[in-house]
Amino acid sequence: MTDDVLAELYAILKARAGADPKTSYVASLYHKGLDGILKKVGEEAVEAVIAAKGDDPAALIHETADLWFHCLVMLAYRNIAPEQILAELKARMGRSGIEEKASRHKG
Ligand SMILES: N=c1c2ncn([C@@H]3O[C@H](COP(=O)(O)OP(=O)(O)OP(=O)(O)O)[C@@H](O)[C@H]3O)c2ncn1[C@@H]1O[C@H](COP(=O)(O)O)[C@@H](O)[C@H]1O
Repeated sequence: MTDDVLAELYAILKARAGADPKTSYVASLYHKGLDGILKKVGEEAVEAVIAAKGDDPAALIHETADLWFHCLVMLAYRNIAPEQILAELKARMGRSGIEEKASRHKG
């Protein structure tokens, strides 16, 4: 399901290139350029963190969806498909983060 939803949404985001910023929120983000998109990613990250500190699971779901959505817009702008992120996460499976970090800090 995760792959399907992300791939479907990514296709919609790519198709919004060239759409009218007055009628498409995604096109309005593209119109603002990378800095505008990154500003939204930062704002949504903060909103997700604040929601995680609170006691409302629905708010955390809502804010995390906003964050993932804006991250997808950022990736679309940079022509990176969600499959590439999922493949990276898949490749990391089975290797502890502690072990991975230690391998990077080996003298
Ligand atoms: N998943 C989303 C999605 N999630 C969140 N948002 C929008 O992201 C914006 C988030 O803004 P904020 O939370 O900051 O709320 P705000 O205060 O209204 O916004 P600001 O005034 O701060 O800019 C809102 O306008 C939401 O509607 C989304 N807009 C679009 N999509 C998807 O993208 C598709 C294409 O959208 P359009 O390009 O608008 O057709 C849609 O069909 C959806 O599938």
